[in-house]
Amino acid sequence: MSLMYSLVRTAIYTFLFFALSLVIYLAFWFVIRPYKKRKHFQRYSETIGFSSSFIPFLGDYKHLNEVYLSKGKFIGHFLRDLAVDFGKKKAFFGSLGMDDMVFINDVDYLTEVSKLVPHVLDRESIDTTGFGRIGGTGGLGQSKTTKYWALRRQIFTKTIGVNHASRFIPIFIKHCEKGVSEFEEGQVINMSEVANTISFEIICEILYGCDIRDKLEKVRYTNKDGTVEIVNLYQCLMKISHDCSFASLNPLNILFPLLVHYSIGAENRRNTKNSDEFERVIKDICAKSQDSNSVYNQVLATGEIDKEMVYKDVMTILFAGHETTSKSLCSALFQLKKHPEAEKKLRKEINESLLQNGKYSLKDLAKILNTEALDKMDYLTCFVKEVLRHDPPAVRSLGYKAKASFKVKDLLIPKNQIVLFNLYAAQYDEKQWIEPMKFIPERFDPSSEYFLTPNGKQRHPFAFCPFTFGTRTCPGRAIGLMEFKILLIYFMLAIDYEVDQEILDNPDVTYSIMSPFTLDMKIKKVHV
Ligand code: HEM
Repeated sequence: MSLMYSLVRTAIYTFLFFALSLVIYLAFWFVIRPYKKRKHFQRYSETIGFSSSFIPFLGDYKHLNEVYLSKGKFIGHFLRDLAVDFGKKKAFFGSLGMDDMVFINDVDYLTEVSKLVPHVLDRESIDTTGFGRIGGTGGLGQSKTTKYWALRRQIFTKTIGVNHASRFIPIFIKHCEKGVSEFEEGQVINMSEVANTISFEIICEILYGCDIRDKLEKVRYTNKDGTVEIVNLYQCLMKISHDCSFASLNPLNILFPLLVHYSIGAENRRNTKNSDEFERVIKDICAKSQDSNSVYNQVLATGEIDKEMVYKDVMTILFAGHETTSKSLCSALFQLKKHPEAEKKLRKEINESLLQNGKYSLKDLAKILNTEALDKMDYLTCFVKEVLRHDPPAVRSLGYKAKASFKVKDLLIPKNQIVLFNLYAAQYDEKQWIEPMKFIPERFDPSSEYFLTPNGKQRHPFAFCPFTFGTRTCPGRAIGLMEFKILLIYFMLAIDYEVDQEILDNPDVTYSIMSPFTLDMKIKKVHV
């Protein structure tokens, strides 16, 4: 009897111990810590803004949901409004669940903070299962800044960088031709999907080589009900990306991140299984790639980077290098229809620059288009820059973590704080841009009245920052800009299209990554 009694008592105590530990864990991460952080930043309320409806556990979710998500807007609108709404605060403190972050809005503060990268602020090495893996865990974008990282980045930038980007022009055009060949006049197409597929195929060919196309293996993707579907590489990436974003909003995963890390629970297990399969196929593609021009083989041939690391970096670039460009293209095609005068001006410039002996054929485009021809198109450069200012594909930087506490002007940032650059806020700063909400390509033309700030001064160099700045700036800037320009020229010459007036009139439309909007276009004429 007494043994039974002591067993029951031990069980009750054990249960109470775990229940209490759980309560303390939840209270610390979701109530005490966010509250203390908020309290810390409230001391600097002149400089840093907060949303008014902070609640334990969900943080700013209520505000985000009421003002943005439930109205079909997205996190990017929220970041843009920080430049306008919050009394033009220099920074913003926000939290969601156990994650909290400081967004730097102001260009002078951005300058100060950027000087601290990478010594005081650097990436946090991410080592997760699932989504982290397909994004290239340990790859260029997710590793801390070290000598080895710098070497990897230098070699990659050399192979895809400005001096080499022009050799990819025929690849850009080839994949555009393939995409447009499937268009039919009168058809309404989801251009967001088409552009994603084209830019994904382009980056695959650049990374793995032209011989890989026929060898692209189909991927086995496991559905929720356990059935297995055979999909292509791009579909698989999109599906995993969707599943893992969904899993990141699961309250259980938010409360216990270890569930994701150790693949506990049916959903997390499935995500890991699918990511493993994706990883296996990419490794197989790398192994089969014979094309000595491929970035993978060129980097490997230097003999300076470990094979596993080259593979991880290639995964990162596969991820980082396709959606940014496809989103920019959609935004540009949208703005052309919204601003017919800009379209007319751009068409005139393209026609004049590309005219050879009075005429050209789309088939010759790969021969005519080169770096020099692109450099001569000043209005194209202004237009493309304004697209990247008005609707940046990445509305914020990747995350940086404070290795030690530091001060930016008056603001004290504690150790371990996650800090992000709010690119949207800088690019809509009313002190830097005349009428920032308007789409005006001429603001990048030195002869235009829009070129200077409203006070008639030179703009701050960080006011335009779609690729960010400093040590961790985007290494794909040269190739990304060139690809964006070529794709835009190709689509302007290859098709006539229209966009629904209702969409054109909607001021909330944006094609940034994670935006809920897609670009539907009606194909009026195909010129190829
Ligand atoms: C219009 C096109 C593009 C835009 C607007 C863009 C923008 C960005 C931004 C904002 C970041 C974050 C930088 C930071 O956190 O400070 C980034 C990072 C990165 N981008 Fe791009 N990107 C573009 C195209 C590309 C392309 C084509 C590639 C590769 C071929 C690429 C590869 C990367 C990589 C590897 C990183 C991580 C850098 C690091 O952490 O050190 N991007 N990009």
